[in-house]
Amino acid sequence: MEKKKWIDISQPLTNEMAVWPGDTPFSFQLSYTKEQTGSVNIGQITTSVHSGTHIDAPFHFDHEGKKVHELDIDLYIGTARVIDVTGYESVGRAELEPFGIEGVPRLLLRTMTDRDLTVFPEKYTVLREDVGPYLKEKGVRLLGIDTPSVDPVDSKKMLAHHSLHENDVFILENIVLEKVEPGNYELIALPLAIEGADGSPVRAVIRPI
Ligand SMILES: Nc1ccccc1C(=O)C[C@H](N)C(=O)O
Ligand SMILES: [Zn+2]
Ligand SMILES: [Zn+2]
Repeated sequence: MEKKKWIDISQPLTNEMAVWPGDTPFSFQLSYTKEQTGSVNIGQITTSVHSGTHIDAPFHFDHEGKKVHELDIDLYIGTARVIDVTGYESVGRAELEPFGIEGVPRLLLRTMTDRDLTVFPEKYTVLREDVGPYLKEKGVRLLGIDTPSVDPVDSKKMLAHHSLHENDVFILENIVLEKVEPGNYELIALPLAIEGADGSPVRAVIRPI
């Protein structure tokens, strides 16, 4: 049987998209038009590396942590499980246990079903500090979530980020899972090769297996 189609789980990068409060907005514009160059249109982008669907490098929250160009690309390609945890204020070991995620290398959490991408969400599901040890125990290496962060918007301690990092679990944020059924998929969500960066936008896609 022919393989199923790839599903785009990335936020479109638009000049209207909401980004983290106070952070650099995303903007695309033509810096040179075909009339100006006599040959081609040339675009430019300005953005925080945390705009839209992106990965965090550990350097984002740890001076000693790996930067984007040092990340293992195998983390971002391979099998993944989507589970539905909508309706929780926070998610930790207790909420994940019923799903039986033993041996799942990449776990994608659906926490919401209707998100307006032009407005920064007032409230979103966050992860608790016991999540890192639990995911490590189960063999999870990448945690993806459909929220702007695994920690609350006003967090300074970044407890969920550190809990994941201390347990070698890498972070993918702002994926779009509204129309995605829970189940097993292949995932590709490769960061750009940005030297020295603390994060990178990704084009994240999944295909049922
Ligand atoms: N831009 C920021 C400015 C200040 C504090 C956090 C951010 C974040 O982007 C958080 C991010 N999305 C994260 O959880 O990794
Ligand atoms: Zn981030
Ligand atoms: Zn983050």
